[in-house]
Amino acid sequence: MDTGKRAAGERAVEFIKPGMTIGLGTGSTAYFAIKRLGTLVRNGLSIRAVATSVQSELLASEEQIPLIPFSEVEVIDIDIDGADEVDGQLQLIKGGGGALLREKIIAAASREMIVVVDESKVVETLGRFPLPVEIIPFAWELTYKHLVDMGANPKVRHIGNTPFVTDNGNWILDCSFNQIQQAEVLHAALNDIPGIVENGLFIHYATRLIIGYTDGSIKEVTSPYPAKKFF
Ligand SMILES: O=C(CO)[C@H](O)[C@H](O)COP(=O)(O)O
Repeated sequence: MDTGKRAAGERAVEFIKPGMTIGLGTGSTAYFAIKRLGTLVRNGLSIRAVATSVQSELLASEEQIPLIPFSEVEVIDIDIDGADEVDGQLQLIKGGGGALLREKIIAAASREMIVVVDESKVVETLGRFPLPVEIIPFAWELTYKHLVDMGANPKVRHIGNTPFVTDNGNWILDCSFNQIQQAEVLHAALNDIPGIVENGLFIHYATRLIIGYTDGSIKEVTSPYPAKKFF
């Protein structure tokens, strides 16, 4: 069932070379990359890694992958992460697992961001998947209202009856925009709203996309755009 995810995740690890610093993404596709990397590390590959979530940190520890805190990182060589949607320009929606803030910080600090998905994540236009927006719980009602006024139909993400809390102590509003035609404009408009910490649009962060298919084959696409980097 996860053949496509496994194929994409494991292929991404082939780009890793000894001595590199690696960003470990979050989710069920990044899982396969972390598992494979763990095998290579236990067989002698020397790398160090920084995790995008507590969940990935725990998995990496189990796999005996050497972890360093983000404060010790100058630049990450390769970040491997999943996505909830990807379009033909390698624009992404991320945050289905609630880790979008650290994922974006780590992607921005990486020379290369390899995005690993199965074929179900590839779309013509972003927006079918509700866009996760991380917000400060303080005065969340006002932030929520701004999003309602934008027509985003926000929903507070819950686990059972309790709001989902991110690794950073924040909440997620899942927003429906349906067809996002101008992702960069929407990204800027969202991050302009007080109370929004970050949103799940990743515009020109991915440098390479690996799509895995149910038959185990893969397709690779490199971004024609210069990636946004902050290091
Ligand atoms: O952005 C993410 C977590 O915040 C994940 O990368 C995204 O949700 C994809 O996950 P999966 O590979 O399990 O479908």
